[in-house]
Amino acid sequence: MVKAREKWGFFKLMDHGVPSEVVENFTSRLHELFDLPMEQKLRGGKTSSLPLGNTMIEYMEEMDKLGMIIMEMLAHGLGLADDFFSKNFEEKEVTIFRISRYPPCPLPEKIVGIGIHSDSQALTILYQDQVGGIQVLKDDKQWIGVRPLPNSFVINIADTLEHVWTNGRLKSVIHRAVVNKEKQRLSIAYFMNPTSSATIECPQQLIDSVSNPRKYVPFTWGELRHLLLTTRRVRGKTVAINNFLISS
Ligand SMILES: O=C(O)CCC(=O)C(=O)O
Ligand SMILES: [Fe+2]
Repeated sequence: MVKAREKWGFFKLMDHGVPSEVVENFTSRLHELFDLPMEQKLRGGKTSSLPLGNTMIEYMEEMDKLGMIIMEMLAHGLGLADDFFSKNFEEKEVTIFRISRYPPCPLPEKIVGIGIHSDSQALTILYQDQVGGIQVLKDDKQWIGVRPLPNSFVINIADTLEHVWTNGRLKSVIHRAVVNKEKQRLSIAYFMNPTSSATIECPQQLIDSVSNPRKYVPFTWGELRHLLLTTRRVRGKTVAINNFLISS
């Protein structure tokens, strides 16, 4: 039986069939882009002239496949039908990912790469190169660096999966990225977004009316996505989902 991990885990490429050349092709194209002189980079800002080509599409396809497998593992671990989450991702509409290049920084103790936050969507598949910089908050007090492992992704549970879809059973991870003096760093956060029409509702099996009463009314992903785009985050927290809280 596959157990869903709390917070985050590592999944090796070879275990789940993401061909390493897909990752290498995409990331080496990104490095080519980073290395362009600034004027050319700005002119290349139009998507059509970015030297990414099919490498990005291939990467996205692999991330979607991997994301579905992880969704199935999580559902299985929670005792739900394997496709409980994954069936809501089948229609591809919106893909969001953040490519971050962190240049070497002369004052790493004074500058954060990405500030404290949790991700808003369901799940994040994070590629990081071997430099390292992402840290996760343990027990609300201690920052732990996530050591880069070759051929691996970091999997973050995001807010929608914690708060709404599992009523707090899975934990969304609070994280940040720090910078360093010596080396440039690359990360690619691929956010798994459900289909707009998908209804996000915690299944009855995960609810206990006494110890874990239902916290949110059902809503569609489209409704939440609209709010995510129009509501400010507060101290890195997604407050948009608060609109669906059941008032006590
Ligand atoms: O750069 C990293 O390691 C983290 C990126 C991240 O958390 C994000 O893009 O949401
Ligand atoms: Fe993040």
